[in-house]
Amino acid sequence: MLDGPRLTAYDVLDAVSSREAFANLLLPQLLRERKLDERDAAFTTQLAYGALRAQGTLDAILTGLVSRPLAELDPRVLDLLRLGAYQVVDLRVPAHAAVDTTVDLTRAIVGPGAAGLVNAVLRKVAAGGDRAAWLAALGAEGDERLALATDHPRWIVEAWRDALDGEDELEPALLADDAAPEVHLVARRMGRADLLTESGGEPGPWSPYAVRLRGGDPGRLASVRSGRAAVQDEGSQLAALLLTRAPLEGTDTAWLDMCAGPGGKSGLLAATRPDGVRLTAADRAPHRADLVRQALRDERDVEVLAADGTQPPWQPGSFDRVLLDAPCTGLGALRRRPEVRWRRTAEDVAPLAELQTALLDSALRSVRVGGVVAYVTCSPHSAETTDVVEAAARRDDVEVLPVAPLFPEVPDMARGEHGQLWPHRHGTDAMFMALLRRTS
Ligand SMILES: C[S@@+](CC[C@H](N)C(=O)[O-])C[C@H]1O[C@@H](n2cnc3c(N)ncnc32)[C@H](O)[C@@H]1O
Repeated sequence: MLDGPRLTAYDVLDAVSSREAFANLLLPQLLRERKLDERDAAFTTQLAYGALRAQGTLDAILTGLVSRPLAELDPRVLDLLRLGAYQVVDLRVPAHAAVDTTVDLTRAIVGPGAAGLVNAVLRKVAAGGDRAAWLAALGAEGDERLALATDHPRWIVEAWRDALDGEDELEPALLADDAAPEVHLVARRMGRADLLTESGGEPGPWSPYAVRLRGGDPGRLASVRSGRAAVQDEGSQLAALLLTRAPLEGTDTAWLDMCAGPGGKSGLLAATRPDGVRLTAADRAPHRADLVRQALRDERDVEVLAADGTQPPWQPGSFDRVLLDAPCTGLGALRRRPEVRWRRTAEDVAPLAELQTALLDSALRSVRVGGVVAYVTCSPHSAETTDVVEAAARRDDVEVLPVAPLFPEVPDMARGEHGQLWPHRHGTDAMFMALLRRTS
């Protein structure tokens, strides 16, 4: 009998490395299919997400213990080694349990020869002690130590330092980004009080629609299944609310969500807009536009388009408010997508910044004179945030509006004139928000 949680966690690691699966989509599906009870599901989640997040540190440890470069190992063996090493180094599972179960898995999945190698290597990992002991043994210093201690690649450590403008909060911020996040729900077409009762969660501190859950499967809630509530980080809720709170003079009847897929922010905008506002939601990817249609299926006065925001089908100046939730590296939402930190590279940033610049230019053309554009990313990287907005603000028909005064209840969110949420300050993803008005 193979150990259910460990086998399922291995299947997630294998799918991530062999076919670029997304752990946050695959794992809930496997937990449901395999009918793991609540305790086993929690352990599986900890194993899979933890081993994926810790991959850089685990590989640094394993590199010194395997005679070949890790890239030359059978990828299945490498994932099994990571899974075993994570249990020993970070979870402090007793060595015999972590090693024996991983050896059994290896024998069943790969074969007896590989099981011998895994046994020998994991015994050496166990002999080296826990993470603190291993970090000391690896002798890393400076950013290398920070990267290994907080499970981030070095280029992301540097990007966060730059966005935080200094050293003081860097380690707490990266550690908060490495912790398992709570589940955040949004009460869209129901009162928050009812969602609190149904879910047993706590009210989110910032968004009036947010409920936070310590764990469990939100898919079990009837209100989530019916679409009256949804899973949505509280920071994303505030980003949608920014559009609704922006000061505006004159008509206010036409709103655009320019990059709307899969429809999280559109769902909240549709549910909270004043009477008489028509919401247009667009996404370049037709299948993402279909997800938006699904999210808005019970809303009236909405239009969903599969359209490229850089070459839009609508007339210039058509909208009073435009939300541009731009495609980005996602460096601010890493805690919810554990493998993404190792999949992204520094080379991804420049092409995205170019696309963001083109989309912001188009958003500013799409809004009427006097109208507002909310520019949002789930990344704090300066090249995707302040640089993009400051370049647009150099146009002589645009003014920047301050964001933080629109959220008096949220402390410490100003990043210059713009808004920036952080996991260690706000318990949210690291969302960036800026507000621009067309002046002529
Ligand atoms: C950050 S996601 C949006 C998330 C969404 N606002 C939500 O809250 O659910 C960015 C989206 O931009 C879309 N996208 C990328 N390039 C685009 C373009 N040129 N025009 C319109 N949408 C684009 C992607 O397909 C993706 O769905």
